Amino acid sequence: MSHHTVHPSALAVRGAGYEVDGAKLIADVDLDVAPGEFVGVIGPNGAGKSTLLRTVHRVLRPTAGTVRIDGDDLWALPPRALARRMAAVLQENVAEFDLTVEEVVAMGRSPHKRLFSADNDDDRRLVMTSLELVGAAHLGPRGYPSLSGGEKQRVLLARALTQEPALLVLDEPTNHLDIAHQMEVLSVVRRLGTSVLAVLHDLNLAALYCDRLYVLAEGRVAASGTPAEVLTPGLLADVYHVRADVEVHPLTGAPNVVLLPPE
Ligand SMILES: Nc1ncnc2c1ncn2[C@@H]1O[C@H](COP(=O)(O)OP(=O)(O)OP(=O)(O)O)[C@@H](O)[C@H]1O
Repeated sequence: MSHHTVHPSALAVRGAGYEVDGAKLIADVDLDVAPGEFVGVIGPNGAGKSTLLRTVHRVLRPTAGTVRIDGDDLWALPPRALARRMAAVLQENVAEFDLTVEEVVAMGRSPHKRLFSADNDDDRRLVMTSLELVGAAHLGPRGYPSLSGGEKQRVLLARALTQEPALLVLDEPTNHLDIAHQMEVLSVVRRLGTSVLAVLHDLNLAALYCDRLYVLAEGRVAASGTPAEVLTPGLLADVYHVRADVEVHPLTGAPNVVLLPPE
């Protein structure tokens, strides 16, 4: 008998491609998220980051390759079973629900419930805990459409948290947030210990919070590794066409990118 326990990747993307109208939006993408790992996807505008996340969240069916979650093919899982394992906050901001914040967040419980069953005390507690985690408990009774962009973003994250997923898929989870809420939201997600795949534009935030990074450029993985391995002046010049100085910050231990004006 083997004493090795096999831990399948929380997420395993193999040779994934998505082609539409003859354009390859992503191609040959291999990507893993280990259980509990916080993995970032970075890269310039139009590189294919959102397309990749949509294939991972089964919004798009890849035209090549496979996506597996805990070893199971994404497309072989019934939608509700998938929703119990994976939650996402993607870019296309869901139609403006005419609901209260609490009702929007409670929607995250639906994959765990039978059709039309009422919310129980556990559900209500989870909704409140999730809202507290993202610093939005005070918004509970408000109408969702009346929230600011940053408030909506935190509420949608709370909804994803009530889904209690093993894997969180986040497309620019901090783009509407002020600096304090950026740190708060990423710290909360980090502390959950959930596996995370997140598109981040801010390289220094990515360096602070991610275990590993994948750099997408023109639909392909241009580099991957720890933030220190990936965030080099050479890569930033190649992929983003910027001049940058990178040093490990003495207080954070993370690489810190300083952009330099063009020469
Ligand atoms: N139907 C289509 N035909 C051709 N190209 C498309 C089509 N749909 C999207 N694209 C292009 O695919 C590329 C990848 O888009 P995607 O949204 O995945 O990029 P991204 O890395 O998330 O960019 P950003 O940082 O700007 O959000 C873009 O250049 C986009 O214009």
